[in-house]
Amino acid sequence: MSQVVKMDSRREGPAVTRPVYQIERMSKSFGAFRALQGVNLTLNKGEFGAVIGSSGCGKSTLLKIMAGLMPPSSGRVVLAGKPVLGPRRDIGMMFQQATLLPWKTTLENVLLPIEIRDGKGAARAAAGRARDLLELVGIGRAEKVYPGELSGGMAQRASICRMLISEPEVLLLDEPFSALDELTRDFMNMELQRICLERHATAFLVTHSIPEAVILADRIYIMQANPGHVAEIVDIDLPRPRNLDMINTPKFGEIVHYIREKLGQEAFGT
Ligand SMILES: Nc1ncnc2c1ncn2[C@@H]1O[C@H](COP(=O)(O)OP(=O)(O)OP(=O)(O)O)[C@@H](O)[C@H]1O
Repeated sequence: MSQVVKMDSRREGPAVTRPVYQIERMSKSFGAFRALQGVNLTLNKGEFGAVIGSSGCGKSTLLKIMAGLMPPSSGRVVLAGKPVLGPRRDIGMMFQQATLLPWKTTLENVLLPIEIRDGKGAARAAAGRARDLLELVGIGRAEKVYPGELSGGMAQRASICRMLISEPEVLLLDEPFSALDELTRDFMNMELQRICLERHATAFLVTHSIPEAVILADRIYIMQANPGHVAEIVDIDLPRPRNLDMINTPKFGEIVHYIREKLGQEAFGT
């Protein structure tokens, strides 16, 4: 049973509490190996969740199951009232690598999900929306550029647009900025926050970085291994919009320290 810890009592979680994702008693085994056991998780509309835990505790497996890329062995995974039985239009995903197609321009890459789903005509009709998204993330001028000419940060911005173009209900993010240098990563995290706030997006992030989880998330799920489970839920009640200066505040340091202690206890079996 996981425990919910509030790092501040000023408010009772996010203002809107319509559940988008509901995961109940979910377990996953690979043969005799139990990767996840008894995972319960609710993600509300507009909420930013983050999962953190040691390597191999099941974070990516959890995300793949949430994305419908892998079935659970048991339990329920429900998104917007319907069980997740496979990949869906209302799920947007972003990975560590931008995975843009090198022979398509930035704009064409952003339109790719629409082209695959509804054909070239629909993609042409959505070009205006794609341009608006490129403007939103600050790379409007790069629409005709090929991925080989984009910096790592620009490529990840393009992949944010590609994720947003189909207006998914939920954004699943598997360490999206971990391949970027630290400055770009900090900046991209703030951009991600801005986009999520503007669109009232619901997001779920897998990360190895405690400060990244704390600066972005409303709620952090601390996972432990053998078998993978949510050991503790920490509500992060820092005000929004968050900014990078908050990282140097005592409050932020206190939260990071708390989570580090929890993860350390697991690593050293205490
Ligand atoms: N397809 C698979 N077949 C067998 N075992 C698997 C499979 N996928 C994952 N596992 C195992 O399940 C466990 C959880 O893996 P997972 O990749 O979800 O962990 P993680 O927390 O994301 O790790 P990392 O932080 O290193 O990315 C690991 O022990 C892994 O070896």
